[in-house]
Amino acid sequence: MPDLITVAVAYHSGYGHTARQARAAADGARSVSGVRAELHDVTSLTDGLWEGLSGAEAIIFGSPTYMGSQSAAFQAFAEASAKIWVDMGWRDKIAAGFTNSAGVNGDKLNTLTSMALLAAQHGMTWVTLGLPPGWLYSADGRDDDLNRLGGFLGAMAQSPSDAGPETAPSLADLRTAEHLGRRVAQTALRLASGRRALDGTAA
Ligand SMILES: Cc1cc2nc3c(=O)[nH]c(=O)nc-3n(C[C@H](O)[C@H](O)[C@H](O)COP(=O)(O)O)c2cc1C
Repeated sequence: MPDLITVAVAYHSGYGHTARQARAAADGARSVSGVRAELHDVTSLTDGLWEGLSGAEAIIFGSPTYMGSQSAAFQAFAEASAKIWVDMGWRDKIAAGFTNSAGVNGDKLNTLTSMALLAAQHGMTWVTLGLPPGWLYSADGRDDDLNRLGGFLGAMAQSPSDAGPETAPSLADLRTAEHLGRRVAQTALRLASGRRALDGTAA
């Protein structure tokens, strides 16, 4: 039995809503046999954070959308990752992203785009959501559809500004984040298996 591979979820959440999305993404990743998931709050830029991310096959980035982009805490993490970038330490890792905000649109796409660029600068391989758009995309769509917010680049979630994290984001948005975590884990597992095969170390 080959070693477990790790999917790390590197996220910030100011008030707990995006943290729920992060936990859903981690649950999705660890639902795949052969994969373990780690949650890393990027607010504290500790050695443990960098070591955890260094050991991961895949990193899923997560941030609320604040003022139309990733939060300042997440951006501080992104800038601090320049010390990894210098040696291309994350090159060829799998990457993906999720975001949550109060508006149905809320300019979430800009946050996901920033995360995809962060991954590109690190030479990582970006995994998309891989789901058709739900809900208002078709006349018989439902608000509990997977990918109800219709994103492609990553997982989107919406939390009303006056709802606490115990009630938001919706179950549909959490299941969408779970789907992303599972998809990233499956992709990372295929990559790790292929590498072992090429190295002649396949079990
Ligand atoms: C400083 C700030 C800026 C925000 N900017 C946006 C925004 O641009 N678009 C949006 O839809 N919601 C915006 N919101 C709402 C948050 O995205 C929303 O409350 C989200 O659920 C917070 O997630 P968190 O609990 O993980 O921090 C903003 C909230 C704050 C505090």
